Amino acid sequence: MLRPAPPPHGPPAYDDPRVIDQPITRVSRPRPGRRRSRGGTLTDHRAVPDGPTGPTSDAGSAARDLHAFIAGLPKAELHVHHVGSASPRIVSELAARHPDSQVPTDPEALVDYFTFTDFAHFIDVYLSVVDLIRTPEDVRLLTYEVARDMARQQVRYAELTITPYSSTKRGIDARAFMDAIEDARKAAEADFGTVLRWCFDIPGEAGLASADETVRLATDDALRPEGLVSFGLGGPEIGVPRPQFKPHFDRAVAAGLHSVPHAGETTGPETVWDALTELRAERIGHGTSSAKDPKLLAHLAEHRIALEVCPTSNIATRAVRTLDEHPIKEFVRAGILVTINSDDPPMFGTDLNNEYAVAARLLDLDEQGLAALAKNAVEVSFLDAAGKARIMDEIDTYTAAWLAP
Ligand SMILES: O=C(O)c1cccc(C(=O)CC[C@H]2O[C@@H](n3cnc4c(=O)[nH]cnc43)[C@H](O)[C@@H]2O)c1
Ligand SMILES: [Zn+2]
Repeated sequence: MLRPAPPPHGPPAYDDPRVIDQPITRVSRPRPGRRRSRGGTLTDHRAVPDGPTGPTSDAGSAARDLHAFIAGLPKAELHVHHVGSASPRIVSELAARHPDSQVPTDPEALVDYFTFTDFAHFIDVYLSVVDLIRTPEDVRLLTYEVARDMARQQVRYAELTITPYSSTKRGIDARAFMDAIEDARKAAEADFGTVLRWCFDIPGEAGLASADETVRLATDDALRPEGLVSFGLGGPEIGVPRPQFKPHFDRAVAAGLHSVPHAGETTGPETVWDALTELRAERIGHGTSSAKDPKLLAHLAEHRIALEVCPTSNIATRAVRTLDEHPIKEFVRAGILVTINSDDPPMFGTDLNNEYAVAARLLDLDEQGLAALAKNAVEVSFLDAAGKARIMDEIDTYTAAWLAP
């Protein structure tokens, strides 16, 4: 059998009605007799063509094979934002609950709305979607539906970055907020087989008060949710020096959380150094500008500090000009552990499968290379050893079955 049967309590098949009860582009099943193909023919931005690229084109057929392989590949995602994962379907549902919102609900209008002039514009739009989340039930709906969208892409495990400050500041009770995400997490694992964990991030631009509140929510024994594994720092970097948050990261780390700040997304390598030395970063969100500093590249490789690379995000926020100028290849060449992520997928017109296809093209990967990328994410995740072993096995079994003659 080419597609391994899901374990008894494992993820449902992609065509399980629990996963596809809403409209979605169908993913392909592995088919018998698939052979290795190179990934170098995938096109830009939406990297994998949806339709045929030519009736007799071997390159087009290889790209479609790789597309199908990626669609069925079990994956882990380490850098993806909670509100930033609200698909048009979810946004529409939230907007229907709160009709006074300015956020368009029509998917075509949303494409325009989600076209950004720069990073600051992106944050403005992001916060308008945050304004749609007003009740604990909104929080639960968003979280559960995001997990459903992940399951459709064979995401087995995700560390979802949540900004609790933005919700408590808008009047949602902290206890009710934690209960809502935990309830959704447990239901999503039971219903979709997708395991979720949380990263609580400080919205840096909102200042030290937001950092105080975030670390309180993350470390207060009466509030801290079971699924919380890490502590982050998001929002704009320009004018928001990382070292000011050292006491907050020290507290979070002392409470057993892992440190995963964004750094080097819109500022230079010095911000990545600050994240390492001041915030004790174990992985770096983006880290794009690290490519400008050979010593930093060597340090990241030597200390096995993984980068959470989000290629399409970097284009959408104009942090990088074109995909072909993305430094991901330099990271791999330097020996850095690279993981592939979608960041804010509907806002950037992407999803995790598309990001893998982009990576395949930029790194010239075949199926085994893609499987290795997927395993990188599992390896540097904060999942327990048994959970990691289970997903690693699934990736190996799936890949071996795909490549079997
Ligand atoms: O919630 C507020 O009231 C508030 C006030 C001032 C500033 C902020 C923020 O800066 C929120 C930023 C928000 O953006 C999230 N995010 C999503 N994608 C990215 C990314 O690629 N790079 C950095 N931040 C990102 C982040 O999680 C923050 O929640 C909020
Ligand atoms: Zn991010």
